[in-house]
Amino acid sequence: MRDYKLVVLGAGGVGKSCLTVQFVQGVYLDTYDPTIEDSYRKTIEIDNKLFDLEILDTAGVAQFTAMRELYIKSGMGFLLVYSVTDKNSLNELLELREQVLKIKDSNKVPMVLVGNKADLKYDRVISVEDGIEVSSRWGRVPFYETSALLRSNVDEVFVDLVRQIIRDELENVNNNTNNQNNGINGGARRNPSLGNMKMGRTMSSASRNSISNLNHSPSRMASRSNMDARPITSTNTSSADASNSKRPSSNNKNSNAMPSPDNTDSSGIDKTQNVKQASTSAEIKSKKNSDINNNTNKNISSASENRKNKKKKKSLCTIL
Ligand SMILES: Nc1nc2c(ncn2[C@@H]2O[C@H](COP(=O)(O)OP(=O)(O)OP(=O)(O)O)[C@@H](O)[C@H]2O)c(=O)[nH]1
Repeated sequence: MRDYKLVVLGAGGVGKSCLTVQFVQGVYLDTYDPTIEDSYRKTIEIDNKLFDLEILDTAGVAQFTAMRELYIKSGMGFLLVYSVTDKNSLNELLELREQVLKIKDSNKVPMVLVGNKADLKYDRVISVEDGIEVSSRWGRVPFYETSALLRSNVDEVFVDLVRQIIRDELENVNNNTNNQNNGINGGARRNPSLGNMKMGRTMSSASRNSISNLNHSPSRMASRSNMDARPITSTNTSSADASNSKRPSSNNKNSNAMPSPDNTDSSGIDKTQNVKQASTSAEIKSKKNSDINNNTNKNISSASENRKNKKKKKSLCTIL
């Protein structure tokens, strides 16, 4: 089994360690001890398959961030965590994300935006809408609000990240297979400009979901079913999602949901591609039909010309 390397990034004190320890060990740390770097391992099951995770809880405090470049290089997916009670922590993430994209040399890196400490509703200075806005700016990176204290959405953010990594891997395998097939099946005769085209299926959808109110009340803490277990924004397909059943429908009146085009069907296949394919085959069919019609018309007109010529010949013979 392969290790999936996840990296938890964010400013100091936003709750990275609490989220990680809550996910790995199911306990909440209420004392603050700035992290230098901690590594955790956990095996999780998604869709009846086991995945070994190596989670790196990184330093948020500036004097411990020297190693950042190294662990970004080795990371496969990133949790970008801010605290809803700290405006600067969200600003810091903007830079961090740039750094990740630059080091990874890609615009498409598995990533989840996490607004932690959502239970502190009286101390909140960053609204859900602010988070949504950042998520949209980042190309609709999946966005959750979490509470490590209440264990709200903690598993979900890690699982979402792993799913993104799996999906990217599948997409890469599809692309490579298609590229190889193009080469083997007489690629040289094909239009060379098609060689670089992505042939794999688009496996992203955008769905917006609701967030419920979180509070400190012990009854809430005891009852997970009252907590929000859904991404507020997501670029995920639903097919491979264990938390699928927890996702609300888009017409939830209480949701903060932004309308979003969902181009995927339940199997995660981009519907627009199907539509395109369908329209292409319809076009081919109608072209065939019109060709047949043209040929039939041509045959009819050449038959009548033959008849006319015969008549002409006959009348010439009679004259002669
Ligand atoms: N109310 C509340 N407090 C939290 C939550 N998560 C973390 N905290 C508190 O915030 C403080 C900092 O949490 P940490 O997890 O150590 O923060 P960190 O991001 O790992 O900090 P660095 O190691 O310095 O980068 C601790 O006192 C936690 O108890 C949360 O969801 N709700």
